[in-house]
Amino acid sequence: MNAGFLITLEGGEGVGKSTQVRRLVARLEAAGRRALATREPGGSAKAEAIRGLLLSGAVAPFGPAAEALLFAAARVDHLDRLIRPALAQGTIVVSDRFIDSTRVYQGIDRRVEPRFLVALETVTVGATRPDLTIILDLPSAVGLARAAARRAPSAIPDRFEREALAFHDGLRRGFLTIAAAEPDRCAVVDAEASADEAAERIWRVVETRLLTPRSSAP
Ligand SMILES: Nc1ncnc2c1ncn2[C@@H]1O[C@H](COP(=O)(O)OP(=O)(O)OP(=O)(O)O)[C@@H](O)[C@H]1O
Ligand SMILES: Cc1cn([C@H]2C[C@H](O)[C@@H](COP(=O)(O)O)O2)c(=O)[nH]c1=O
Repeated sequence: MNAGFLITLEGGEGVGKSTQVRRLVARLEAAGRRALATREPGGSAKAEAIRGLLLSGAVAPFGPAAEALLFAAARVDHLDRLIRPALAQGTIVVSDRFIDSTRVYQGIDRRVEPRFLVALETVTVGATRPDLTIILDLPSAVGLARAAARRAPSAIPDRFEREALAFHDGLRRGFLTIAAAEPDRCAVVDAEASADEAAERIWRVVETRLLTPRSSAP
């Protein structure tokens, strides 16, 4: 059986994560690999319920630490119910957001105490860390314009989309800082290109880093 891998796609609002998760899973399946698309917060029934609370803004009055705890609670259920069982069966799990979103949104923007977040991440994910993280990068204004164009005219922007541009610039810097600090795990992909071109770039990274067996030294 092929090994399962955990691939995460990260980045700010509207950079194209959901689009590229779908495309990557389709391409993996076309290449004969078992693959599963999922997302955070969410991915399992209980985690999806928590997602509703978080994105509605109902948890915000409890403060940033409480929000971090709820993102972690959703992640625990997602890992237990969906990610770990799939990996154990050799499936390649592709998640729209994971630990780096907590590091950036709760850590950098909401200024949750770093030691609290490190401890929370350790107890939440344990050894189940991403094998590869694709960080989709583009100017924040472009991402927000894409997110706004996607929304139905009558729909209200969610709590995160309502934030100022400076907030989104901070997120972008946060993701790029993680990528620079963990180059073995992370690859930055320019997401300003067309969806087709971005998908091709992502595929090249996945093929090179995960799917191509390394030749052993002579
Ligand atoms: N490369 C691209 N060029 C232009 N538009 C794109 C591109 N990729 C995605 N889009 C469009 O931009 C919008 C946002 O894309 P998508 O939902 O994939 O982003 P996201 O990063 O998952 O967003 P969010 O973080 O807000 O959930 C969608 O309408 C999508 O069709
Ligand atoms: C996993 C995770 C997510 N968030 C934020 C980031 C986004 O604004 C929303 C999710 O919405 P999307 O349309 O699915 O991108 O939640 C966060 O603050 N912390 C996290 O750990």
